[in-house]
Amino acid sequence: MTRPQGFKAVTLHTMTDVRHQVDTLDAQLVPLLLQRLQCMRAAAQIKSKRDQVRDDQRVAAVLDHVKRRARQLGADASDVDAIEAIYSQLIEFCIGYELRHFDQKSAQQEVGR
Ligand SMILES: C=C(O[C@@H]1C=C(C(=O)O)C=C[C@H]1O)C(=O)O
Repeated sequence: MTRPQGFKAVTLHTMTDVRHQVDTLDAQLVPLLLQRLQCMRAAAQIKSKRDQVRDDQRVAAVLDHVKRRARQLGADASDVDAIEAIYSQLIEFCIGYELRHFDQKSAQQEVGR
């Protein structure tokens, strides 16, 4: 497998190497995912109507953006497809998360009236 540009060279000969690398990457991913969730909570506060939570045009733009980034980094076609699949699931989760926060906000606004 060719190493995509912009990727650090790591030695992955044993399962210990692999798991150490996965743990290192996950430690970097978790704070980024928490920041993405923070964006969803902010979006739930900003949007005024429940049917604005899912924006299919924006979903398509996000998928285009991450696939372009994967290609830039030298990913092959099958890994670009993998990124699209991962992001499709991530975005669906985020839309559900944002909807839950939107509904919580609406319920609180109802109580406050
Ligand atoms: C955060 C948004 O809400 C939703 C979540 C998205 C995401 O997870 O990237 C994209 C589109 C929206 O349906 C948004 O509209 O940008």
